[in-house]
Amino acid sequence: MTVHIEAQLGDIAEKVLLPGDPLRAKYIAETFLEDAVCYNNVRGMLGFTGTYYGHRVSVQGTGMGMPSASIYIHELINNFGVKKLIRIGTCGAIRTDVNIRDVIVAQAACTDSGINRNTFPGIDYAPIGSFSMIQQAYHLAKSTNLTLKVGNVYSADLFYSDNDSLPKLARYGVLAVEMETAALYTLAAKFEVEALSLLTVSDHVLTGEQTSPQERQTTFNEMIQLALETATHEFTLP
Ligand SMILES: O=P(O)(O)O[C@H]1O[C@H](CO)[C@@H](O)[C@H]1O
Ligand SMILES: O=c1cc[nH]c(=O)[nH]1
Repeated sequence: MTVHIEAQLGDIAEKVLLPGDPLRAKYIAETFLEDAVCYNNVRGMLGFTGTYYGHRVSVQGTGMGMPSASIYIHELINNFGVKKLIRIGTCGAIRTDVNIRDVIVAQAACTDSGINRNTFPGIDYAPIGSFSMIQQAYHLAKSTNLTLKVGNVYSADLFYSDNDSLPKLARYGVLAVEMETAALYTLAAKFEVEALSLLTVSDHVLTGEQTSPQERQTTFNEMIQLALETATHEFTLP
């Protein structure tokens, strides 16, 4: 039991899906997991453990932004022995070659957050995803005809920001903006566990286009299934 997660040791699986929205955690538990049990309701940040085709998996809401997500990620790894973490989030596309409903695999994440600047004064640390999990997700998606975009994302501190660097980031290949991946990848490196961030494009920053609730649901389901498959299957390259 920690300050933010009221579970007992053993209540949480070694593999955890991390949506920002705790109600997305509930939806995943109810829709995709068997025998799901809620292990956390502290601050309404719901967490569940169940099985996916016989494999034990948990799903834990993280809240919005790196300070909130970092708390859950830290406690999951250090207090509950979590070894594989997969963020399943939404993001805003910032390039014309990225479309609404696309699913992005965050290979790496830039950030305007001070988290790493404070840790590495004078150095721009590059938070990167687990190569083997990126590989697994990519090959699993290919086998189900789900097209993924793999690349760099931008984890911003602010959702509403005066920062005008999005066009420049886009020019340098950054696909989309969201608010947690840089912290997830940094903590995974620090504590020597594996992490992956999958993101569904929920809106387009350049065009103002947005997904309808129904579209979000369908695309989320594809991303969630990919996350569950990636978390639970050991993958061998052909
Ligand atoms: O849908 P989630 O996972 O919350 O992710 C995105 O949505 C929130 C902003 O609306 C931020 O947390 C951002 O990263
Ligand atoms: O534009 C967006 C969409 C989702 N999440 C973000 O952080 N930004």
